[in-house]
Amino acid sequence: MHPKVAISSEFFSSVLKLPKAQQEKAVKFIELFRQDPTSPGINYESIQSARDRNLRSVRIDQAYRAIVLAPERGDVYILLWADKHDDAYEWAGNKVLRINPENGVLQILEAQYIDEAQQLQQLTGQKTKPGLFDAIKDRYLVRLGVPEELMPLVRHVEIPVDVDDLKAKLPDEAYEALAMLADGVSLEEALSVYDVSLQDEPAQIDTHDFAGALDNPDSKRRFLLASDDEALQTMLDAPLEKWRVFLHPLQRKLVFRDWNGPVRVLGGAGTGKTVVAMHRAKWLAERALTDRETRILFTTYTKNLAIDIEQNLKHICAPEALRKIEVINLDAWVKRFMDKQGYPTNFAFDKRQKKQLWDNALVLKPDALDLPDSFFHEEWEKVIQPQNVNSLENYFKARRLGRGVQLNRTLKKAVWPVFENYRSGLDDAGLKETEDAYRDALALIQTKSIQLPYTGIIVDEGQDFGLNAFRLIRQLAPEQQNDLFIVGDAHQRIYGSKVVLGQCGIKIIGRSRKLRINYRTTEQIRHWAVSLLNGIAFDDLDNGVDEQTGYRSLMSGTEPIIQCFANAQMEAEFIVNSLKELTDQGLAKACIAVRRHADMERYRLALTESGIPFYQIDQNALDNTAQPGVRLATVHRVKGLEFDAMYVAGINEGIVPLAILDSDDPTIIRERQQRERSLLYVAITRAKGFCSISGFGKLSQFISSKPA
Ligand SMILES: Nc1ncnc2c1ncn2[C@@H]1O[C@H](COP(=O)(O)OP(=O)(O)OP(=O)(O)O)[C@@H](O)[C@H]1O
Repeated sequence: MHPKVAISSEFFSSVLKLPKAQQEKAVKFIELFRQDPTSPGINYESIQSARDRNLRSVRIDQAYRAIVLAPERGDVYILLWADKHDDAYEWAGNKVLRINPENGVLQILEAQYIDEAQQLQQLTGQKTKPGLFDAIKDRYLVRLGVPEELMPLVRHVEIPVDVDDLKAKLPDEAYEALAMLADGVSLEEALSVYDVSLQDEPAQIDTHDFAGALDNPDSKRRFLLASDDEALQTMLDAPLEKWRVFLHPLQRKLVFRDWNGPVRVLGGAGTGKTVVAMHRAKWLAERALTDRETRILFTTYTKNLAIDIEQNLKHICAPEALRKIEVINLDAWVKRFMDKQGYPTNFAFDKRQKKQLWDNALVLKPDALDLPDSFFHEEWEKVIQPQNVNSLENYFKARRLGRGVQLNRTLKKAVWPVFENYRSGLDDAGLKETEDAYRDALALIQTKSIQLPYTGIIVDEGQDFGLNAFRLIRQLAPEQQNDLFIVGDAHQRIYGSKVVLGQCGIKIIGRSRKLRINYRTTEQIRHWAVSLLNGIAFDDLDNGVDEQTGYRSLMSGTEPIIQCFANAQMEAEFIVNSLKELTDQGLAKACIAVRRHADMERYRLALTESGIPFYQIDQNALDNTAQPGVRLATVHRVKGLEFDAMYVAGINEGIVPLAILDSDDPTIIRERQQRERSLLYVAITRAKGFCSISGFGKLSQFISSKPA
């Protein structure tokens, strides 16, 4: 039998840190190694200092070594690390590989923390205060990934914040689970990540069977079988893009399985929702290869995210699978569909044109009622459009839950002409609002019984779609296995209004999951951003509440910098000076995000004057990574993107929230305020490592009133 060869995720990262010449040698070595790890050309040397007797070193060249797990038992070889001779030996000296006896996952432990745990073990008798996890049996903690040898570290934790000290000491899965538990997530829910329940019998795991451990799906978050040509090539092409191959167990469980109907995936910013959605599209497409006609539709709210996703799919899908996936934002899909069906559709996107139509209609406002113009806009958006009210009769019947102004039949009759006139204005101009277009497309599909080629629909940014959009989406694929896969996060809702999937015919009961590990942002930035939303109840897209508990980032860094400058010039100076410290490469991975288009000019001028190149990311275009310079964009435009450094700038009172967003209706005011907070949350959570939030004169109340 051919030996089993695997490569750890860290091995790829370590190769990337080698000089160019050694990187090339390492890649050649991988090829040789995967073909035959027992080849006479590969010399295994034992490592005197190694705690784990299964670790060996092999030559990459004269000066560089790879560290390999080559256990006595079983024909298994795992590439773990590449480095200069001494550094590689030092790495190996501090590592121990263990198969978790409860979940069978292969884990890499640091020997120094095993020592620390042993010392703590001796002090256990002197412990006086109760431990945070006392109520949970060892067996369950081990099941959640805590290695037995490190258990004393966990038993000594007394308060939730101390869990963070374990981040560097425990395997990621153990830390993730403990962080969830410390945040109040139940043991059942934490165990469910691994499809285990409290009632399950203890597992029968052979802790010496490395080949078996590599086959465990949960080991795949850090080990790749070298026989998987496609995945290996993907990693060799872009070793830093771990998401292309190494999925979190929860991500895997969402992607690689049949679902008996629509699935909803929630998760805060940066938790890998789009990654999951892309892998899901790939999985569905690969299964549909034999049927020439069928397609997978991957739809998003914004055009630029659709372009981004299309680019990314190219990196994980073979051309035949790629051809099966249509990536398109829903507006564009509807336009294309309606045009093709002989009903050309022009959207009323031009703000000036729309204002003109409203001005014409508002002339019919009943004087006696003294209702502000905003009432009519809001009534249209909240009542008329979502409920498809197209006549006075329908308006009489329409539900107006949560609307500030009460209207009886007489009053409804008095205000109706405004809506009727606005509607005919749109019709005369040959324009549709998106809600109209969704509704028209749905009606056409239903009346003509049009069969679309989709066997699966993937929806990203689900929080921004409204009722009509979801009703249409429901209709695009027949109700069957794997039909709908919706990812979203109400905390990031910056366009649409709250929607209830169940009311759109999308039943997700029993098929709802949550991603909690933030892969993008440091814990400091994530925590700060989340606290902007504290105390606000966000929905789960289906009439429930989405709690913000149990989220964590595995990365640490500096706290966001919050500053209020005396004037605009001083703020711009700070940003410019900070950017001057970046290399050309660093600049292209930094972004200045502002609330309004008009605010950009200030920073554009400052950058031009100081000779810093910049690149404005426009509404419907891709961020062209080939372009040099710091990125300049609105907070709306950065949705779905990410940058090493974010400068969220000009966040002044009157700008966030925008003063002109005022309304007379307290419900609308609350909703708009919430949306503005979400905008800030979205902008800040684009930052991977550095985030500056600044303003001048007076900072936005969202920031100045935030508890420290
Ligand atoms: N399994 C993984 N391994 C490594 N990186 C990952 C993994 N999953 C996601 N990421 C990375 O995390 C970052 C965020 O992922 P993604 O954009 O999918 O999150 P998201 O939940 O859609 O974010 P948002 O809602 O904020 O737009 C990306 O840089 C992505 O490459």
